[in-house]
Amino acid sequence: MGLKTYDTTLRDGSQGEGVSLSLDDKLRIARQLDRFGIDFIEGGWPGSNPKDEDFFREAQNMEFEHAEITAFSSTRRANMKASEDPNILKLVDSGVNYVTIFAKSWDFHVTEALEVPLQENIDMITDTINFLRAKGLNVIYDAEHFFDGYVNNPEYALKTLKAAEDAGAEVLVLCDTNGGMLPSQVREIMQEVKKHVKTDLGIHAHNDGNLAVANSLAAYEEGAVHFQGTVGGLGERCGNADLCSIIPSLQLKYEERLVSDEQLKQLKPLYFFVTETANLIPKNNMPYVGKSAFTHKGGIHVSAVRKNPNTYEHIQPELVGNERRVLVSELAGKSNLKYKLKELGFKLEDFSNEMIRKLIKRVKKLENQGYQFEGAEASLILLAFREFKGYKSFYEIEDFRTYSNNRGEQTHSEAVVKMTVKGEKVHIAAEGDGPVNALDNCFRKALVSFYPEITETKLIDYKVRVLNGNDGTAAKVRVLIETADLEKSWTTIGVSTNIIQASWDALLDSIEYWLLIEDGLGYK
Ligand SMILES: CC(=O)SCCNC(=O)CCNC(=O)[C@H](O)C(C)(C)COP(=O)(O)OP(=O)(O)OC[C@H]1O[C@@H](n2cnc3c(N)ncnc32)[C@H](O)[C@@H]1OP(=O)(O)O
Ligand SMILES: CC(=O)C(=O)O
Repeated sequence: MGLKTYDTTLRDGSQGEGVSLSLDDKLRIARQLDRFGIDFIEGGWPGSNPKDEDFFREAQNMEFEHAEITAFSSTRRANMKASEDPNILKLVDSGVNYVTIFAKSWDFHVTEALEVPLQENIDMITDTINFLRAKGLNVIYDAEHFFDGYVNNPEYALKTLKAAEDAGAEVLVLCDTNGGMLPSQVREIMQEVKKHVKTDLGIHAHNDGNLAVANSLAAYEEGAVHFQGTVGGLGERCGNADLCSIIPSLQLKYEERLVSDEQLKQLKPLYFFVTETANLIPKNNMPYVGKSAFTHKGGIHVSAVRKNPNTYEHIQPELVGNERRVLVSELAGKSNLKYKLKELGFKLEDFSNEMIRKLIKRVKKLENQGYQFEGAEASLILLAFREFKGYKSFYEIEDFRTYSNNRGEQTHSEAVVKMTVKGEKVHIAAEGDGPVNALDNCFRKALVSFYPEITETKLIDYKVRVLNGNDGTAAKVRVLIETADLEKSWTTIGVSTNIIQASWDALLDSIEYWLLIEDGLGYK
């Protein structure tokens, strides 16, 4: 057979701490995995809980374009017939063509965890697979703890594998269940195993030594053809091998064909879909699929990437649906800024090298004072405008005031802003839940008759970070405000020892940026 991908996000992924998928989540993830081109989707363990049973009932009514859904279970319980074990019967009832059985390969586990004689474990493997094969099911065999078992007692570990092979398992999946193997051990043990069994081999690696992907690729180099893992590496303890790394590595580096080029471009969206459906926060630094995977910050890197992206990128980001990004910070050189200005819609010819140098200097100075522009590009654009374009703001602020007044259990906040807009003096007051909300309301109230579309924008996130906590309530704070209209969102920054001032600066930038964009960055 060609190489096969096997996703266990819905089973082993759910064993990760903090992961709890609803039935609907599981069905939606299965749909996306199928579209992506995964060969086997392990839907769950029907004998474990009603949700997993429901999954298989619902999955029977779904049309999958490509994937086989598999149902998972242990071998039969000790000292009973497979035909009488409720777990095994639920597999038969699950309506799938493929089942995955895990069994003990490590003698220590047989005696300590199962607490049965070594031969009884062998019988459990044989009976279970024989029974399932007789029911017309294809069996994928997960040899739990195979590598540890082999290190401890190679004869016994191989005997369990032979039992599964003889009973008709389609593929023997060697599991690094405790996740502590090294690639060299995986290679050596695979080389020995190949001398004893003829059945196709697979790998299921856990990530406790941060080597699950490396171990899976080592297994590939030794002939494994079946790769188990999860999206984003979710799973028990430190997780499973990450299919979002295994698949592109096999496809782009070993030139194997696992999914189509178009499907591979859906890898990043798949990662985000699964992570967000699992109600987790996507990690920026995930290889291939993370937001930072092709993000360049150091000036040296950006300078080279502008000349040829291969200088600091191991693959083209587009191949996996990702994109190149450049950050501007205190580590930037003129290349970062040029890249960013162009990306943001500026005409580079408007900026001489001298202007760029001056702007970089200013960014570095401000970052030293606590600003962080990589997460606040809208404020960066305004900085560029203010420095160089003879920039005239859309309004002039004369002053603002805010106060909070406690009456019994309620604290009441109000703000007053005096400003000039389009030559007209405005003096407005507004209330709010707190002083920042009152200022936000007041500022918008002052602008709405001049720029009615401002009602399309709203503040969607407000973050405060204390920069020098040792100074207690006199500490400097960094406020980041995310604002959105119907189509996009943008982030602005304010830094001050006064939280109201920092918030006000970030608020002003948030609206001013929007007005500037509406005005075509001044190029209209
Ligand atoms: C390596 C892996 O990730 S394997 C998958 C692990 N995943 C899970 O455990 C999640 C789903 N599990 C469950 O819902 C429950 O544990 C169940 C329904 C399977 C079993 O629940 P319970 O009957 O209450 O047993 P419990 O979980 O306490 O213990 C597991 C039992 O399975 C037995 N067992 C463990 N591995 C195997 C095996 N490969 N074959 C047969 N029995 C096994 C254990 O010896 C233990 O038996 P005991 O009850 O006689 O001591
Ligand atoms: C089967 C499985 O999940 C493991 O051995 O880790």
